[in-house]
Amino acid sequence: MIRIDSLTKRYGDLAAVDDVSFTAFPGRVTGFLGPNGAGKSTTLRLLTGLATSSSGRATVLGRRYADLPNPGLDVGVLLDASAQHGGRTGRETLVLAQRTMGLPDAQVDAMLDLVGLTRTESRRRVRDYSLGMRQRLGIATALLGDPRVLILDEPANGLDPAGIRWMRDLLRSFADDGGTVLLSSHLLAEIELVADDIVVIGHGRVVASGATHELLAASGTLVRAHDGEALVSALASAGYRATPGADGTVVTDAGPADAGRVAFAAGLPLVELRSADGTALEEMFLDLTADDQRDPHPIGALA
Ligand SMILES: Nc1ncnc2c1ncn2[C@@H]1O[C@H](COP(=O)(O)OP(=O)(O)OP(=O)(O)O)[C@@H](O)[C@H]1O
Repeated sequence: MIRIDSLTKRYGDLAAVDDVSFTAFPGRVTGFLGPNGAGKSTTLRLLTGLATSSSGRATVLGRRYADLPNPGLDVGVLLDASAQHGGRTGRETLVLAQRTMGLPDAQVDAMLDLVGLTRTESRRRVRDYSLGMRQRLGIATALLGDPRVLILDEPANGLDPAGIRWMRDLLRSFADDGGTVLLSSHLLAEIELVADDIVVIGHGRVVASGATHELLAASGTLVRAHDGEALVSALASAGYRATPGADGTVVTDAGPADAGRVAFAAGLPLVELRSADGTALEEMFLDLTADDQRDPHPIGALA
């Protein structure tokens, strides 16, 4: 279990993390989702003792990370795969971690097999690894001590589609075996496939959290007519909230039957009417991201 309680980190005037609270539970994958600069990495750095909070508290298995006697046996951490020492081979990286943690030698080969790095690859220097191979090596290091908690920052970066599927399956089975997984991402599509729970962060603050299926279900109805504007005003006059999208698409808080009735009464033929699974979450996430000029369409990139 991971608990974050009213965690705040200020850099000068900027609250990079602003009164953030949430819990990641055993047996579940918790997705920590937010656009670039939202405060995800800072939160994970505070959680793993790499930065000191201005106020609030973060604990793993009931203790501060810095108070865990041999942290690798309790918590597997991968914050930045590209930060691994380029001059060491993959095997040397793992052997160093294995000896530091006091683990049997055999654990190194077991982890190489688990993450799909061959013996030949393990003898190459990390500086010659692709980002995907570094992610695999980072995961191997994180899992070396057979921990009960995994904390991963953007672990899918650099992985090919088969690698992303592999990562998803690995996290799923880790959680199904009772482990706690906290993983960050700036891609909603990636998180919603694997996470049981989602915490959305924007500008340092939690803006939504809950079970993934609940967040995706609380989305209202998607209606599409040739004349989207007329549909929005018909729904608004009937007392419903209606948000226009592209191609005459409208998302409304009216149920499908009510939305259809309003359109019929207004003489507007519909070309689409369905539950808007995930649309509200996606819209909220795009709103957050729209403030960030560095990456205005992260979801479209995957669609
Ligand atoms: N050491 C630091 N000094 C000053 N500002 C910092 C520092 N570390 C982070 N920040 C700022 O804090 C904010 C949150 O950054 P953070 O790296 O936590 O975001 P993120 O959600 O992980 O983003 P990304 O998806 O781009 O990695 C940003 O505005 C960043 O510039």
